[in-house]
Amino acid sequence: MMLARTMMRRVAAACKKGVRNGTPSTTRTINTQMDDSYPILISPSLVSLDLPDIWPTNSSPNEFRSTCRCSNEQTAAIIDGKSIAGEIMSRIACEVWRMKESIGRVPGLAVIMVGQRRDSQTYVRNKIKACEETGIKSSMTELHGNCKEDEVVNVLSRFNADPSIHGILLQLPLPQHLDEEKILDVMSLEKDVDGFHPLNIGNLAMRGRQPLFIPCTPKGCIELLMRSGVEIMGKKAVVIGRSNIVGLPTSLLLQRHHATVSIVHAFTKNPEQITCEADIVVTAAGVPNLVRGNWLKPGAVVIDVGTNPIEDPSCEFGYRLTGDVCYEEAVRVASAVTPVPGGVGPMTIAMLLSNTLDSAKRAYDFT
Ligand SMILES: NC(=O)C1=CN([C@@H]2O[C@H](COP(=O)(O)OP(=O)(O)OC[C@H]3O[C@@H](n4cnc5c(N)ncnc54)[C@H](OP(=O)(O)O)[C@@H]3O)[C@@H](O)[C@H]2O)C=CC1
Ligand SMILES: Nc1nc(=O)c2c([nH]1)NC[C@@H]1CN(c3ccc(C(=O)N[C@@H](CCC(=O)O)C(=O)O)cc3)C=[N+]21
Repeated sequence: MMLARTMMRRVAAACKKGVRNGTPSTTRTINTQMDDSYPILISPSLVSLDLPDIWPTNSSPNEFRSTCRCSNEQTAAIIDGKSIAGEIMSRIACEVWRMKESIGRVPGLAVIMVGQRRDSQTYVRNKIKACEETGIKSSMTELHGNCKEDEVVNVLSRFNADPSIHGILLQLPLPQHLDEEKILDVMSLEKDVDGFHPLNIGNLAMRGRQPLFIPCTPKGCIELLMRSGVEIMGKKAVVIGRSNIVGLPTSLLLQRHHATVSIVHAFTKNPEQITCEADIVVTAAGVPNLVRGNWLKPGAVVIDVGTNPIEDPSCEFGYRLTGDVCYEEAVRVASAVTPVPGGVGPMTIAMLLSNTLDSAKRAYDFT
């Protein structure tokens, strides 16, 4: 809490200075002067669907490839999702502060958790902490694991009607006895910051249409690619997994960025043959070490969404997290790889806050 307040104060000071100096939004770095150890980075605007024909990248698309040698050494750049997410969060904190100063309002996120899954508790805790760090108001409702569908619907309806709430997150998966589809249908489209509502997914899939929100994990993956200078347009991409929350929307989003996309799932024959043709591989299967080094084309860029707990008595909680990619092999073949933890996970949270901020701006007509 103390840390969050200190961060907010520093952000406020940095934002004030930026505003005083009339710093243009294209400026990449604002040095706070007051504390050199805490530069506030103003990053390029986040993934939007207003796609230019030629997508601008920060560096040459072959930047990573040129560093690739096929040997036993590590050749891949490590894409640091934690630090990129930190930059984005600083920018969000600045915007939240600006909103508070100008109209006296802040964005509000409601989180609903049903049951007591340990992984869900960790993710939810991280989300609430991230809200605190950026000045976003959060409201948490925990329901018993065997509660009735009506109870979840009532909580959702209450948040739908609350004008101080701009985003609602229903932590998934729900316990088996609850009808996820039926419950998600109740969520107000304008507050669906996860982007899971069928209308949001439908609009993402259809050319020329704009969803109100892009799902957080897919948006985080594209953001990582773009900020690492990886060109997407015209590239061959393979997405492993086709779930409603990760695989499917990621393949749709890559397509909107003009990649040629193949989807690999549990029934795909010879998945390694398809995967090893890809310039960009996004894995979201939930299978540890599924993707081996020989599944990858030399120089490919690998985004590992998988977050799988592996028993490990030497770790603090008796387990450690691993991705879907055999990391030690991938770093010898790929040109860039995301680590787990510290890759896509923190970006998912940053994108959730970004969607919540966008939603509040829309609600208050604040630009
Ligand atoms: N870092 C982050 O922010 C997030 C991480 N995750 C992680 O991502 C992973 C996937 O999550 P989620 O999409 O919810 O999982 P789901 O279980 O809903 O979906 C898994 C998908 O992977 C496919 N699949 C399973 N096994 C294989 C296999 N052997 N070969 C090819 N495809 C396979 C399934 O295919 P089929 O459809 O045929 O069954 C399915 O489409 C998990 O590890 C999860 O923890 C999830 C969300 C966010
Ligand atoms: N409605 C809904 N929306 C979601 O976005 C959603 C969900 N339900 N259910 C579960 C999945 C999973 N997910 C993650 C979020 C953050 C990390 C994350 O921050 N991971 C850290 C590690 C966290 C740890 O230490 O356990 C990292 O990779 O560095 C991981 C996974 C969101 N999901």
